[in-house]
Amino acid sequence: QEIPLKYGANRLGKRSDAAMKKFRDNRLGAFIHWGLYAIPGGEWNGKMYNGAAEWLKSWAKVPADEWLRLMDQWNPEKFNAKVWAKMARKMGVKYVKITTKHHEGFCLWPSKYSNYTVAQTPYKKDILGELVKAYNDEGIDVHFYFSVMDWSHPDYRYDIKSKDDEVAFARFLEFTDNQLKELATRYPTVKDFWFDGTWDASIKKNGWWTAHAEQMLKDLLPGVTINSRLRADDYGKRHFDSNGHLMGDYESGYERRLPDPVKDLKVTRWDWEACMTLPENQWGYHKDWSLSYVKTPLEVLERIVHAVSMGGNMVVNFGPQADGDFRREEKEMADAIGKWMQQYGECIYGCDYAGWDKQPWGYYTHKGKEVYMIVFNPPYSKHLVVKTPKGTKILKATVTNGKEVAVTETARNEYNVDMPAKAPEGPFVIKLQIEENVSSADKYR
Ligand SMILES: C[C@@H]1N[C@@H](c2cn(-c3ccccc3)nn2)[C@H](O)[C@@H]1O
Repeated sequence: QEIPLKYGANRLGKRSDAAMKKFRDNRLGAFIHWGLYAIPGGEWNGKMYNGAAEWLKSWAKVPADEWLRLMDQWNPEKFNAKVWAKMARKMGVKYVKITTKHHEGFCLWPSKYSNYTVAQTPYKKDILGELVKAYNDEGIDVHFYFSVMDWSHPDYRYDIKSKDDEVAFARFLEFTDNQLKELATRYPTVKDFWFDGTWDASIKKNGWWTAHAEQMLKDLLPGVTINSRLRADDYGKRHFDSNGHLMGDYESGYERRLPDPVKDLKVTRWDWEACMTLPENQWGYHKDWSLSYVKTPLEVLERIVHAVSMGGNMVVNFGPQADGDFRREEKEMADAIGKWMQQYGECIYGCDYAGWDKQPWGYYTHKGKEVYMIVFNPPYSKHLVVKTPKGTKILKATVTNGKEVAVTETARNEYNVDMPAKAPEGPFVIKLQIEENVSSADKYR
């Protein structure tokens, strides 16, 4: 029995409109975390902090006014939006999510509602505007990351404990509405808002505002997508409302983690987007990446394929340097992923969950009448075991260069797909042509 909610999910099931289909078909995105935190890069008063660099203000307990003085040093002389857009194009991402404002409160656009923006720095120019144009000119969609929590704003409250808190936080929510309307009207090609900094009690006690913010943006930008992390319902329940229904247009809880391909198949019932960092937990630029494990291109690629195989998107994070250039590891990552996507992107873009049982050799994705096998762990047996759902037959198996590999039926709905004679150097794709809803010949007992 469902309970009545005023601010719960306002839609059941996946959105089926063209804008959501584009969001879904994009599949691979990049995150850009760029802000004042890139200047200190994890170090404060000669002390290196190994926590997330974009949280340095918090780790080093820096007062807001002292932290915001970093603005005097904001002058990325190597910044070139066209170069960034070319890098994204070469990596094969179809969209880029940009931090318009992170928790620190510094705005990459000249907001007229704040004194802490690019306009008040030596750089002066509208960085966000330059990036939106450059990415869009490369055919790449732009999504906005927006942190509701704002450490620069005197009216922000972590909780509402008094009438004064209520009055201040009401002013803060109006300020936030103004900034969101400003972003939507200044940059109308934006396709998505990805809200963060919404876990505090103050927001959970104002679920009504989160529903209002979603509707306000959808009225201003028809088709725009909104992540579940913005949303709290009448009772402060986040992401999924008190009746268990997903709020927003896609689940955005998989940050630096992924659903299990066997135990968490429920996620295939809704749209979702994961995001990940190259080090263990660094979104903003940190000068010392030796402090944690840094993922290889293969490990990043496996996470991208894992997400798509379960009907999700994957966003890979980049933390540009204060000077507007990218560190070597990130340039190399973009290059390596791009090379693979160039050759095998058809098993990612526009693909979805195949509904077949996960096998140890890798992952399946599905598009139209084809199922793709993405092989990460070739077996000593030289056979890739495939179990198809009841009524589904494999007609043919080809590797990307068009060469067929043998398919042997070994039992009802079970096949051995041969490894190609010359196994490729790295993860590769076998494309299966399938026939569904066939009655399996009764040759089995
Ligand atoms: C997408 C990522 N989300 C931000 C984040 C938030 N948190 C966090 C930290 C403590 C409690 C709740 C959430 N940790 N990281 C990171 O700073 C980055 O922006």
